[in-house]
Formats: sequence, C-alpha cells, structure tokens
Amino acid sequence: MAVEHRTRTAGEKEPRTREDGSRSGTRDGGPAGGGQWFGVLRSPLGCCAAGLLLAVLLLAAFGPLLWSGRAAAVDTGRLLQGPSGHHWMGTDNLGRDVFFRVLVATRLSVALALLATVLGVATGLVLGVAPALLGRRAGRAVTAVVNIAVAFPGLLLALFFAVVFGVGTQGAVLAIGFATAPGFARLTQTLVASVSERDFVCAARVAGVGRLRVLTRHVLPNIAEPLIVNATIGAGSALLAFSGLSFLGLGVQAPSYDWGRLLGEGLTGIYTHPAAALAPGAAVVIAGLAFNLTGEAVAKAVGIPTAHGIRLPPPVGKAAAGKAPVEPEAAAGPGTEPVLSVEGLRVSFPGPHGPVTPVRGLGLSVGRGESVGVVGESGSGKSLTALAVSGLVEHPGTVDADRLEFLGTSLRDGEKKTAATRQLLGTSLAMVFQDPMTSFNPTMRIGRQLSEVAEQHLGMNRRGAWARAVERLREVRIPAAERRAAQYPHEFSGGMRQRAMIALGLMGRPALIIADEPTTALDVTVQRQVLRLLERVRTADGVALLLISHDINVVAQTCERVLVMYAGRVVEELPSDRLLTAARHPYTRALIATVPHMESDLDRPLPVIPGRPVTPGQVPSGCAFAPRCPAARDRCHTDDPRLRVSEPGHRIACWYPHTGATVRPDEQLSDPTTEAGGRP
Ligand SMILES: Nc1ncnc2c1ncn2[C@@H]1O[C@H](COP(=O)(O)OP(=O)(O)OP(=O)(O)O)[C@@H](O)[C@H]1O
Repeated sequence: MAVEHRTRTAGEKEPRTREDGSRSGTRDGGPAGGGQWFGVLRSPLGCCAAGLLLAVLLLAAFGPLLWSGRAAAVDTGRLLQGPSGHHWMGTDNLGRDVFFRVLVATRLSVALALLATVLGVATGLVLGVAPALLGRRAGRAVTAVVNIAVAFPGLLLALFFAVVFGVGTQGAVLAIGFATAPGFARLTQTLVASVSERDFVCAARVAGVGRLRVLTRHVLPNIAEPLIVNATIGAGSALLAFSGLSFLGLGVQAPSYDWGRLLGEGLTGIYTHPAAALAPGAAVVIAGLAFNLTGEAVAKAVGIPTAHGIRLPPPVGKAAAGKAPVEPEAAAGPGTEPVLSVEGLRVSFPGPHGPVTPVRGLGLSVGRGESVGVVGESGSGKSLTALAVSGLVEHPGTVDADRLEFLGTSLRDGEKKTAATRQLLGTSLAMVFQDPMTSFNPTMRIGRQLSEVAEQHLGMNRRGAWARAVERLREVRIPAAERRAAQYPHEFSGGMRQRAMIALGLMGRPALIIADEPTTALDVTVQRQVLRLLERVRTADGVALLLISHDINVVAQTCERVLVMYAGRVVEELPSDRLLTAARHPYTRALIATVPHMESDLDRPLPVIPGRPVTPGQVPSGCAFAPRCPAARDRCHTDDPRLRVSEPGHRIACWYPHTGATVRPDEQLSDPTTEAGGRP
C-alpha cells in the first residue's frame, strides 16, 4: 500500500514510498542520497556551482601565497596604465598590477564575507529559536523585535550598524552580520513553527522531553537543510554587502584591501581606465554567483525550495468567526476510579470577528483500564479534545476547563506545570497519532527515540534504556526488534511505525493511551492488527484507552463506551454494545446508518447525513444539530439541550430523542413526520 503523507516541512523532502512503506529515494529528513548529489553535480547548475566555488576557494587559499609580491610591486614608470601584455588589467595610481591585486584580495573578501555570514547565522539562529525556548511573553517580544528589524531594508541596517560599530574591518563584519540576522531569524522562526506542530515533536513533548532537548534533538535536525542552503546563499549577499561597505570607505581600510576597496580605487579613473574597476567588480559578481549557485544546487540535491518558495504545512486553524457559547457538561462516570476526568472543557482560538470555540464545554471521564471511543464527523472537535487533555494546544489557542484532572492531578491551563506534573504526563500518558510517518523524528533511530523516554523519566542509563526499547518493540511484535531498533523510521512499514509508536507510549508506565485516528493511514489488515494490539496492551497492562475516530465501526469494535461528538460537545454517550440497538440521538443514528453493511443495497446511493457540519464560528442557537435533523421542532432551534442521563450508562443531549429501536440503514433519509415508532 502506498502510505499517504501530509504536506512536509521545508526541512523534509517528499519521500516516495514503496509497497512496504520504505523509501525508494532519500532518507526522510536526512541527507540526500549519493545518487541525487551526483545527478545534481552533473547538471549544468551543479557543474557551474562546483567549478566556480572551487576556483574561488583555491584562489582564496593560494592567491596571497603565490602573488602577494607581484600585487605589491610598485612600478612608478607605469602609473594608471590600461591593460597591456605586462599588466592584463592595467595598473593603479602607484603602478601596482590590478589583476594580481584582485586575485590576492580574494582571501580577505571571501573570509570577511564568511565571517559576517557566520555571525548573522548564529545571531539569527539564537533569535529564531528563542520564542520556542522562552516563555510566551518573552517569545512574543523577541518575535516582535525580529518583525520590526525585518521590515528595514538590509542595506539600510548594514549602514546603520556600520556607523554604530565604527569604520573598519571589524565594524563592517559586525554591521553585516547583524544586518543579515533578522532575515535568518525570521526564516528560523517559521521553520521551527512548522516543525513544532509535527506529531513526533508533540510525542516528545507529551513524553516530557524538555524544551531545549526537543529543539536540539527533534526540531533543529529537521530544519537544518533549508538553514544551511539559505546560509550558503546568504554568504553571496554578505560578499556583495561587504564590497559595498568597503567601496564606500566604511569597510576594509588601507593598507589592507578587498574587492570593494579596489572597486572604489578603480572607480576614480573609470572613464580613462575602466579595467581597474571592472576587474574587482567582476570578481565580486563571480564569487557571489559561486555562493548563490552552490546554495541552489544544494537545495536541488536535498529537494528544498530556496528563499523563493519555502514549503510549509497548511495552516492548522480553520475556525470561522462568530459566537461560541460555553456550557459545562457533567462528566460521565464509568463507575471506576477515573484516570481522566474532564468537565466543561473549552478550547478557543482568536478569529477575525472575535474568539471561536471549537470545543464548547465538553465533559468526559475515563476509568482505569477502560476503553472509551470518541466519534463524530470531521471538525467536531475530537482531535482538539485530545490535544487539550495532553497539554498540546499551542498559542494562540486557549484551554479552559472547570475540571481537567489526570490521575488526580489538575492539568488546567494557567496552572503552572510543575516538574512532577511533567513527569506524570511523560510516564503515564501516551499519545498515538494518526499518521505513523510523521509520528517519529525522521533523523533519529527508532530505538533512540524510545530509549530517550526511559532515560528522561525513569532515570535509566543509555544501555538499560536501549534494552527496554528493544523489549518494548518485541512486545508490540516488531520482528527482529534488536536490528529494527537501530533503524530509522523510513525503514519501517506504516503498520510497524504505528506499532513502534505504541511501544513508545509503553516506554513509561502509561495509565492512559490517547489514540487519535491511529489507523486512518493504514490499510484494513494492518488497521485490524493495530487495533488488536491496542486492545491487548489495554487488557494486559490495565491501561485505559481513549480512542478517537471518525469511524463508528472501529470505535464500536474496540471500545466499551462510546461518546458521540457534534459541534464541540458530547451529544450522546452509551455502551458500545448498545450502539446499534439503543442509540437515541438522531445524529448518532444517522452516523450509524451511513456505515455500509454487507446487506446494503448496492443499487441505492450510500446514505449520507444531510447538510454540512457546523463551523465553530457559526454555531446555530438552540441545538447545534437542529438544522440537519429530520426530527427537529421549534424548540430545537431556540433551546440548547443539555446532556442528561436517560438511563444508567446512557446520556443524551436531545429534546426529542428517538425511542431507541435498532437503527435502519436508510434512517437518516426518512421523513420524521411519517416515522413509525415515533418520538415522544
Ligand atoms: N489551531 C486552530 N485554530 C483555529 N481553529 C482550529 C485550530 N485547530 C482546530 N481548529 C478548528 O476546530 C475544529 C475542530 O477541529 P478538530 O481537529 O478537533 O476536529 P476533528 O473532529 O478532530 O476533525 P478531524 O476528524 O477532521 O480531525 C475545526 O473546525 C477546526 O477548524
């Protein structure tokens, strides 16, 4: 099966997957394969880039050694002469050979440009990662400073800093370094933000890995390629900028000289003796081109669009504007001590017309060792609920709850997470994400990613943690676990990656596994294996399971209890073995009726739920499902029904629930006014 991929970040290549899920091309997120480099090197772009760069570097290394004497030799008999057999590019006002001076100036020009680039990249990197490391407020302040700095043209900034740091080589290096830093910082911030939302980073955060470690181990390796490419291209720009400053007399000072200074000297006699200005000018262009083409060639080899088109994942937010009434709901009780207890959970995001609240006062409870399924159409708030519980809702999203307790510890937003809370989450809560391809850091070996959790939270040494990782992989039936632990994620098939993800969750001592659409990206056979594995883990280790799925069949087969979500709330909750026969909410019944059965009449179109799901910013007054409900009456459009217990273990939010007969396959299409068996 071809594994489907979400849009990749600038730090990753689009991998081609084979039947077994392994890559036919390069390692995901890792360096490009040798063939790819060789291919680029043989292309006209690669040839030119390599040739030019080699020439520039050789000149920089050997030019001063070979020709310093000839470049410094004064010939008073040949002042300001044009090109001749003796002096190919003529002489300057002291009779020195311009051609050799240009060759010798290569070292200083390139070295200073590289120095300024290193300074700019280092400063930009620090500013770029700062928002991810600092708290929300300080992070925002850094972002604002970078945004303001980026708004100024680079040259203007360079001139400003040149004045601040003073005339001379050192001042020019600082000026150009700091002038290029904001652009690089902005790029880093964007790349960090694009990777921070990826599943493997979330997994590391759920596992309690600290911010700095997440950044250095999981984020930076995945954005290194575009950063290196842009730094290479940036070196070309720095060279130009440095020549500009020296040309203006703000950079390199006599008796030293770089191309900018030579250009300035040659310019005085441009009308009588143009070669003296053209030669250093051409050198600047050629060296700049060498860096730019090298950057482009590297980008081509690793498959990254350069500054002309950084690839980013689509925005996560899709919320619409509008009101978001928040109503608390009572939590369900499975009758056992709850592992997770949530009441009145609200998740909000700022919208163009005020905040929108995709999760509007949700309540749920999961008992020890219990399996609870959450179903609902796309956009009903299932994933946000999981993220909110795990503390993974990112700014500007806000999580608010009347109660949000995990193993008796409050996780409410605003209540500062202590080290103990982080430890609790890291060892006792496991997340399994939808896309097994994105759930692991592509640049780290699977075993290392697993053992990191044991080192971090169980205080195990490297060897012990690795042994535990191998043992866990074996437990989730990864064949040849020892060998597999040393492999990278791209070497695993989709099903194996998902099992490895479950093994990752088992590295601590989880009390709850939250699995968000864990089988959506897998084929039916592998899906069954993964669900069986979750079930086995749950019963063997007494781990509770919160399984999120849009597939009511999957939930009914795997879980003991089902919560049906619509428009950010639970609208019905019942034991899954009674789903087919006792569901009473029209939405639940419609969801069930849309599932094709063996007896489904293939000549008839597959049933669908009429209308469109509610967008978070436009929740209608009254019952949110009323506009799509065949049984809706006047009251449904005005009064919002609360979740009430209809019988033990069964809760429902509906003014006119169905009597609870077995769901008919075409039920959601029927006219409620002619429905036999009726509603109260
Ligand atoms: N970062 C965000 N900013 C704004 N709105 C968001 C954000 N994340 C999610 N939403 C909105 O919240 C609503 C619920 O999203 P959520 O991902 O929880 O839905 P879901 O039920 O899990 O759907 P799916 O099955 O498609 O994943 C959606 O309408 C979505 O547009």
